[in-house]
Amino acid sequence: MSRFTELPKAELHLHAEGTLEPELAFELARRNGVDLPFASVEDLRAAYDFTDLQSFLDLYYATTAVLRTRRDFHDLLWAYLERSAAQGLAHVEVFFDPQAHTPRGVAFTDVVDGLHDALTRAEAELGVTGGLILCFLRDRPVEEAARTLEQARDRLDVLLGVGLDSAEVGFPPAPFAAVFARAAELGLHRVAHAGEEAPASSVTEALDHLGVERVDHGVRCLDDPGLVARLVREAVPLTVCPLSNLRLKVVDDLADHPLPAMLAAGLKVSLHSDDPAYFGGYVGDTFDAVAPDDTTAALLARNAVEGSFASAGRKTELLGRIDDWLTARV
Ligand SMILES: Nc1ncnc2[nH]cnc12
Ligand SMILES: [Zn+2]
Repeated sequence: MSRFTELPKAELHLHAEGTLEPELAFELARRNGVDLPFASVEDLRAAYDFTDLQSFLDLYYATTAVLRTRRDFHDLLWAYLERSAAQGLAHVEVFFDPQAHTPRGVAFTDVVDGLHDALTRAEAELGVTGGLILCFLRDRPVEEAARTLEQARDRLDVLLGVGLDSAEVGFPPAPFAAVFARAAELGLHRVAHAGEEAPASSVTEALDHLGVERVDHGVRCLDDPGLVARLVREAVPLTVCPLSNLRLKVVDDLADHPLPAMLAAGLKVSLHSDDPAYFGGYVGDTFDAVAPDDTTAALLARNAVEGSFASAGRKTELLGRIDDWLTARV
């Protein structure tokens, strides 16, 4: 049992495809007649030994081959939602990568509608609120991102925003400026992965060229004191994922993680699981692994709610519940 189960938590950095547990991957492979290049669940799990972001992405994209139908996308996200609700998840803004699916012949609408089905069910059955953030793959051509955004035109009502993910080194944010500007015109929020493996300049570029409202990871910002001062001044939320950083060798040891330095600098940091099926922990596990005390855990939970795109009413409710949780602990 987690120390933080009762603390209401908002996940702002969670990839739907990164919640695919090996057992479900094999079940979907059977259901859809897809061959996985692994003999067993144990074999697949044994491959979760990553050297960097790219080595993880290779496996992540390979296993997405089992996801084919609207029902598959529902089942994928529903499994995550049930498991995370048991760890105190209250709100989740889910990244998804349409470009990992549409080139395989999967309909864009089946991806979005399946994920949305799970979120609708979660609100009714688990009291978990949330929404979807469409991510563009930065290592694919910009024109493909633009086409993907156009495909989303008749699903804008179920999208919170757009994001940018996949291989970071060698794929800077600036070329995506026009796509992000178009997303803003369509009324979508904007976030981007930056400063995970690439240097602090990637964060500056995402702010200046994409107009992002939140930065995903952002841990490398600490290399640039001017950038840190700006992020503090502008209260830009940073969605930090320590278990991911450990598994992808951004840090060698959790004890070396920059989270304490980021908090000490006054950055608006929150804690998330990124790809929990691959990185050894869901959101409650992440709090257990790195939150040093109840006061800091409540601050991290508050930062997540404040940095979210939830309605004003939902934010007030969740902030009140976080305050109540802390009051009951001290
Ligand atoms: N941590 C991560 N960084 C970049 N792209 C991703 N896609 C899924 N997880 C990711
Ligand atoms: Zn991520």
